[in-house]
Amino acid sequence: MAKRIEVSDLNIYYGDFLAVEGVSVSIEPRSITALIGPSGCGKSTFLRSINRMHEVLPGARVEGKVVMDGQDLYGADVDPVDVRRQIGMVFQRPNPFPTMSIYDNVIAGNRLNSKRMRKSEADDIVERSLRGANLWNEVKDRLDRPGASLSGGQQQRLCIARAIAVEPDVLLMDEPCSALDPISTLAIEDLMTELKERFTIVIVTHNMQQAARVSESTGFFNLNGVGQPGRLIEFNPTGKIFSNPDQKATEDYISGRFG
Ligand SMILES: Nc1ncnc2c1ncn2[C@@H]1O[C@H](COP(=O)(O)OP(=O)(O)OP(=O)(O)O)[C@@H](O)[C@H]1O
Repeated sequence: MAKRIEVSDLNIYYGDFLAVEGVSVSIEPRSITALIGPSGCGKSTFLRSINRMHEVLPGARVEGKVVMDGQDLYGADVDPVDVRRQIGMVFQRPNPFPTMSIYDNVIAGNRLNSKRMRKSEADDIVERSLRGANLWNEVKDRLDRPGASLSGGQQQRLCIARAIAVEPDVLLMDEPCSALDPISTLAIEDLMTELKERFTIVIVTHNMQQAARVSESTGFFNLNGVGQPGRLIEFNPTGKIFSNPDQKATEDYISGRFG
Protein backbone atom coordinates (compact mmCIF):
# COMPACT_ATOMS: atom_id res chain seq x y z
CA MET A 1 0.00 0.00 0.00
CA ALA A 2 1.45 3.36 -1.01
CA LYS A 3 2.07 5.74 1.89
CA ARG A 4 2.64 9.46 2.40
CA ILE A 5 5.96 10.67 3.77
CA GLU A 6 6.22 13.91 5.72
CA VAL A 7 9.71 15.26 6.30
CA SER A 8 10.20 18.16 8.70
CA ASP A 9 13.29 20.24 9.46
CA LEU A 10 15.64 17.44 8.50
CA ASN A 11 19.38 17.96 8.93
CA ILE A 12 21.67 15.14 7.81
CA TYR A 13 25.24 14.77 9.04
CA TYR A 14 28.24 12.66 8.13
CA GLY A 15 30.13 12.95 11.41
CA ASP A 16 30.56 16.71 11.96
CA PHE A 17 29.77 17.59 8.37
CA LEU A 18 26.27 18.95 7.80
CA ALA A 19 25.52 17.59 4.31
CA VAL A 20 21.83 18.52 4.04
CA GLU A 21 20.06 21.23 5.99
CA GLY A 22 16.48 22.05 6.88
CA VAL A 23 14.47 19.89 4.48
CA SER A 24 10.70 19.95 4.94
CA VAL A 25 8.56 18.30 2.32
CA SER A 26 5.45 16.18 1.88
CA ILE A 27 5.78 13.25 -0.53
CA GLU A 28 2.46 12.09 -1.90
CA PRO A 29 1.42 8.45 -2.17
CA ARG A 30 0.79 6.88 -5.59
CA SER A 31 2.92 9.44 -7.33
CA ILE A 32 6.46 9.91 -8.53
CA THR A 33 8.55 12.59 -6.88
CA ALA A 34 11.79 13.54 -8.65
CA LEU A 35 14.80 15.09 -6.91
CA ILE A 36 17.13 17.12 -9.12
CA GLY A 37 20.10 19.41 -8.55
CA PRO A 38 23.83 19.75 -9.15
CA SER A 39 26.38 17.18 -8.04
CA GLY A 40 27.07 17.11 -4.30
CA CYS A 41 23.93 18.99 -3.24
CA GLY A 42 22.69 16.08 -1.13
CA LYS A 43 20.05 14.38 -3.27
CA SER A 44 21.33 10.85 -2.59
CA THR A 45 21.97 11.65 1.06
CA PHE A 46 18.40 12.87 1.46
CA LEU A 47 17.00 9.88 -0.44
CA ARG A 48 18.93 7.43 1.75
CA SER A 49 17.80 9.17 4.91
CA ILE A 50 14.18 8.35 4.02
CA ASN A 51 14.74 4.63 4.69
CA ARG A 52 17.66 5.12 7.10
CA MET A 53 20.04 3.57 4.61
CA HIS A 54 22.69 6.26 5.24
CA GLU A 55 22.96 4.93 8.82
CA VAL A 56 25.02 2.00 7.57
CA LEU A 57 27.88 4.54 7.46
CA PRO A 58 29.43 5.15 10.88
CA GLY A 59 28.83 8.70 12.10
CA ALA A 60 25.88 9.37 9.79
CA ARG A 61 22.88 10.77 11.66
CA VAL A 62 19.89 13.06 11.30
CA GLU A 63 18.02 15.71 13.24
CA GLY A 64 14.37 16.33 12.46
CA LYS A 65 11.55 14.03 11.50
CA VAL A 66 10.60 11.60 8.77
CA VAL A 67 7.03 10.39 9.29
CA MET A 68 5.31 7.77 7.14
CA ASP A 69 1.53 7.67 7.52
CA GLY A 70 1.86 8.84 11.10
CA GLN A 71 4.79 6.58 12.05
CA ASP A 72 7.99 8.42 13.06
CA LEU A 73 10.64 6.42 11.18
CA TYR A 74 13.35 7.68 13.54
CA GLY A 75 11.35 6.93 16.69
CA ALA A 76 13.28 5.32 19.54
CA ASP A 77 11.42 2.02 19.23
CA VAL A 78 11.73 1.75 15.43
CA ASP A 79 14.07 -0.87 13.95
CA PRO A 80 15.85 0.50 10.84
CA VAL A 81 15.66 -2.97 9.28
CA ASP A 82 11.86 -2.75 9.45
CA VAL A 83 11.99 0.69 7.86
CA ARG A 84 14.04 -0.68 4.96
CA ARG A 85 11.53 -3.49 4.54
CA GLN A 86 8.74 -0.95 4.14
CA ILE A 87 10.79 1.42 2.00
CA GLY A 88 12.73 -0.38 -0.72
CA MET A 89 15.65 0.97 -2.69
CA VAL A 90 16.99 0.60 -6.22
CA PHE A 91 20.53 1.81 -6.87
CA GLN A 92 22.35 3.51 -9.71
CA ARG A 93 24.22 0.39 -10.83
CA PRO A 94 22.13 -2.75 -11.12
CA ASN A 95 23.32 -4.91 -8.23
CA PRO A 96 21.78 -8.38 -8.51
CA PHE A 97 23.59 -11.11 -6.58
CA PRO A 98 25.66 -12.15 -9.60
CA THR A 99 25.98 -15.90 -9.12
CA MET A 100 22.55 -16.36 -7.56
CA SER A 101 19.85 -17.49 -9.99
CA ILE A 102 17.26 -15.05 -11.34
CA TYR A 103 14.63 -16.86 -9.25
CA ASP A 104 16.68 -16.67 -6.04
CA ASN A 105 17.51 -13.02 -6.64
CA VAL A 106 13.82 -12.11 -6.74
CA ILE A 107 12.94 -14.06 -3.59
CA ALA A 108 16.09 -13.14 -1.60
CA GLY A 109 14.43 -10.45 0.55
CA ASN A 110 11.38 -12.58 1.31
CA ARG A 111 13.61 -15.46 2.42
CA LEU A 112 15.41 -13.13 4.82
CA ASN A 113 12.09 -11.96 6.24
CA SER A 114 10.39 -15.33 6.67
CA LYS A 115 12.53 -18.41 6.92
CA ARG A 116 9.86 -20.93 5.95
CA MET A 117 8.00 -20.50 2.71
CA ARG A 118 6.22 -23.09 0.59
CA LYS A 119 7.62 -23.63 -2.90
CA SER A 120 4.26 -22.69 -4.46
CA GLU A 121 4.19 -19.47 -2.45
CA ALA A 122 7.73 -18.56 -3.54
CA ASP A 123 6.85 -19.40 -7.17
CA ASP A 124 3.87 -17.04 -6.99
CA ILE A 125 5.92 -14.19 -5.54
CA VAL A 126 8.66 -14.64 -8.17
CA GLU A 127 6.20 -14.65 -11.06
CA ARG A 128 4.16 -11.73 -9.71
CA SER A 129 7.27 -9.63 -9.05
CA LEU A 130 8.87 -10.37 -12.41
CA ARG A 131 5.60 -9.55 -14.15
CA GLY A 132 5.37 -6.37 -12.08
CA ALA A 133 8.88 -5.44 -13.25
CA ASN A 134 8.01 -6.20 -16.90
CA LEU A 135 10.67 -8.92 -17.01
CA TRP A 136 8.69 -12.16 -16.79
CA ASN A 137 8.37 -12.83 -20.53
CA GLU A 138 12.09 -12.34 -21.06
CA VAL A 139 13.25 -14.66 -18.27
CA LYS A 140 10.47 -17.17 -17.55
CA ASP A 141 12.32 -19.96 -19.38
CA ARG A 142 15.63 -19.36 -17.64
CA LEU A 143 14.84 -18.61 -14.02
CA ASP A 144 17.70 -20.86 -12.90
CA ARG A 145 20.32 -18.84 -14.80
CA PRO A 146 22.54 -16.44 -12.83
CA GLY A 147 21.45 -12.82 -12.36
CA ALA A 148 24.65 -11.70 -14.05
CA SER A 149 23.59 -13.43 -17.30
CA LEU A 150 21.09 -10.63 -17.99
CA SER A 151 21.69 -7.35 -19.84
CA GLY A 152 22.15 -4.16 -17.78
CA GLY A 153 18.54 -3.06 -18.35
CA GLN A 154 17.24 -6.52 -17.48
CA GLN A 155 19.42 -6.58 -14.36
CA GLN A 156 17.93 -3.28 -13.25
CA ARG A 157 14.42 -4.64 -13.77
CA LEU A 158 15.49 -7.73 -11.80
CA CYS A 159 16.56 -5.42 -8.95
CA ILE A 160 13.17 -3.70 -9.16
CA ALA A 161 11.48 -7.13 -9.04
CA ARG A 162 13.56 -7.98 -5.95
CA ALA A 163 12.57 -4.68 -4.34
CA ILE A 164 8.82 -5.07 -5.00
CA ALA A 165 8.78 -8.79 -4.04
CA VAL A 166 8.66 -7.84 -0.34
CA GLU A 167 5.66 -5.53 -1.01
CA PRO A 168 7.14 -2.27 0.25
CA ASP A 169 5.04 0.89 0.63
CA VAL A 170 7.64 3.16 -0.91
CA LEU A 171 10.32 2.70 -3.58
CA LEU A 172 13.39 4.92 -3.57
CA MET A 173 15.38 5.01 -6.80
CA ASP A 174 18.82 6.58 -6.94
CA GLU A 175 19.57 7.39 -10.59
CA PRO A 176 18.18 4.01 -11.66
CA CYS A 177 18.78 4.64 -15.38
CA SER A 178 22.18 6.29 -15.38
CA ALA A 179 23.96 3.07 -16.37
CA LEU A 180 21.38 2.14 -19.01
CA ASP A 181 20.94 2.74 -22.75
CA PRO A 182 17.99 4.88 -23.97
CA ILE A 183 15.73 1.89 -24.77
CA SER A 184 16.26 0.31 -21.34
CA THR A 185 15.77 3.75 -19.80
CA LEU A 186 12.37 4.11 -21.45
CA ALA A 187 11.46 0.59 -20.28
CA ILE A 188 12.27 1.57 -16.69
CA GLU A 189 10.35 4.84 -17.04
CA ASP A 190 7.27 2.97 -18.34
CA LEU A 191 7.65 0.58 -15.44
CA MET A 192 7.82 3.42 -12.92
CA THR A 193 4.60 4.84 -14.34
CA GLU A 194 2.91 1.46 -13.79
CA LEU A 195 4.39 0.99 -10.32
CA LYS A 196 3.18 4.34 -9.04
CA GLU A 197 -0.35 2.89 -8.99
CA ARG A 198 0.83 0.77 -6.04
CA PHE A 199 3.83 2.51 -4.54
CA THR A 200 5.04 5.92 -3.52
CA ILE A 201 8.11 6.50 -5.70
CA VAL A 202 10.96 8.93 -5.11
CA ILE A 203 13.64 9.14 -7.78
CA VAL A 204 16.95 10.99 -7.92
CA THR A 205 17.85 11.84 -11.49
CA HIS A 206 20.36 13.99 -13.36
CA ASN A 207 18.21 13.67 -16.44
CA MET A 208 15.78 16.57 -16.43
CA GLN A 209 13.78 15.21 -19.36
CA GLN A 210 13.30 12.10 -17.27
CA ALA A 211 12.07 14.12 -14.29
CA ALA A 212 9.72 16.01 -16.61
CA ARG A 213 8.47 12.79 -18.26
CA VAL A 214 7.75 10.66 -15.23
CA SER A 215 7.18 12.73 -12.11
CA GLU A 216 4.22 14.60 -10.65
CA SER A 217 6.34 16.65 -8.22
CA THR A 218 9.93 17.81 -8.38
CA GLY A 219 12.30 19.01 -5.69
CA PHE A 220 15.30 21.12 -6.64
CA PHE A 221 18.30 20.86 -4.29
CA ASN A 222 21.20 23.28 -4.38
CA LEU A 223 24.18 24.37 -2.32
CA ASN A 224 25.95 27.68 -1.96
CA GLY A 225 29.46 26.30 -2.34
CA VAL A 226 31.85 23.50 -1.48
CA GLY A 227 31.57 22.53 2.18
CA GLN A 228 28.15 24.16 2.48
CA PRO A 229 25.07 22.05 3.21
CA GLY A 230 22.63 21.19 0.45
CA ARG A 231 19.13 22.64 0.77
CA LEU A 232 15.78 21.97 -0.84
CA ILE A 233 15.34 25.22 -2.73
CA GLU A 234 12.01 24.55 -4.38
CA PHE A 235 9.39 21.82 -4.34
CA ASN A 236 6.51 22.12 -6.75
CA PRO A 237 4.41 20.27 -9.32
CA THR A 238 6.77 19.14 -12.07
CA GLY A 239 4.95 21.15 -14.75
CA LYS A 240 5.47 24.33 -12.77
CA ILE A 241 9.14 23.61 -12.02
CA PHE A 242 9.87 23.23 -15.72
CA SER A 243 7.72 26.07 -17.02
CA ASN A 244 7.46 28.72 -14.33
CA PRO A 245 9.56 27.94 -11.25
CA ASP A 246 9.28 30.15 -8.17
CA GLN A 247 13.03 30.45 -7.66
CA LYS A 248 15.58 31.97 -10.02
CA ALA A 249 18.12 29.31 -8.99
CA THR A 250 15.71 26.60 -10.18
CA GLU A 251 15.25 28.34 -13.50
CA ASP A 252 19.01 28.79 -13.94
CA TYR A 253 19.57 25.11 -13.25
CA ILE A 254 16.87 23.72 -15.51
CA SER A 255 17.80 26.07 -18.33
CA GLY A 256 21.39 24.85 -18.08
CA ARG A 257 22.88 28.13 -16.89
CA PHE A 258 24.66 26.32 -14.09
CA GLY A 259 25.05 22.95 -12.42
N1 LIG B 1 29.86 8.66 3.01
C1 LIG B 1 30.06 9.97 3.09
N2 LIG B 1 30.88 10.51 4.02
C2 LIG B 1 31.09 11.84 4.10
N3 LIG B 1 30.52 12.74 3.27
C3 LIG B 1 29.70 12.26 2.31
C4 LIG B 1 29.42 10.87 2.17
N4 LIG B 1 28.58 10.70 1.12
C5 LIG B 1 28.33 11.93 0.64
N5 LIG B 1 29.01 12.87 1.35
C6 LIG B 1 28.99 14.32 1.13
O1 LIG B 1 27.67 14.80 1.30
C7 LIG B 1 27.38 15.80 0.33
C8 LIG B 1 26.17 15.36 -0.46
O2 LIG B 1 26.51 14.21 -1.24
P1 LIG B 1 25.42 13.40 -2.08
O3 LIG B 1 26.08 12.20 -2.65
O4 LIG B 1 24.22 13.22 -1.26
O5 LIG B 1 25.08 14.46 -3.24
P2 LIG B 1 24.30 14.24 -4.60
O6 LIG B 1 23.49 15.46 -4.83
O7 LIG B 1 23.55 12.95 -4.58
O8 LIG B 1 25.49 14.16 -5.64
P3 LIG B 1 25.60 13.42 -7.05
O9 LIG B 1 24.57 14.06 -7.93
O10 LIG B 1 26.99 13.73 -7.51
O11 LIG B 1 25.37 11.95 -6.82
C9 LIG B 1 28.63 15.97 -0.51
O12 LIG B 1 29.38 17.05 0.01
C10 LIG B 1 29.37 14.66 -0.29
O13 LIG B 1 30.77 14.85 -0.44
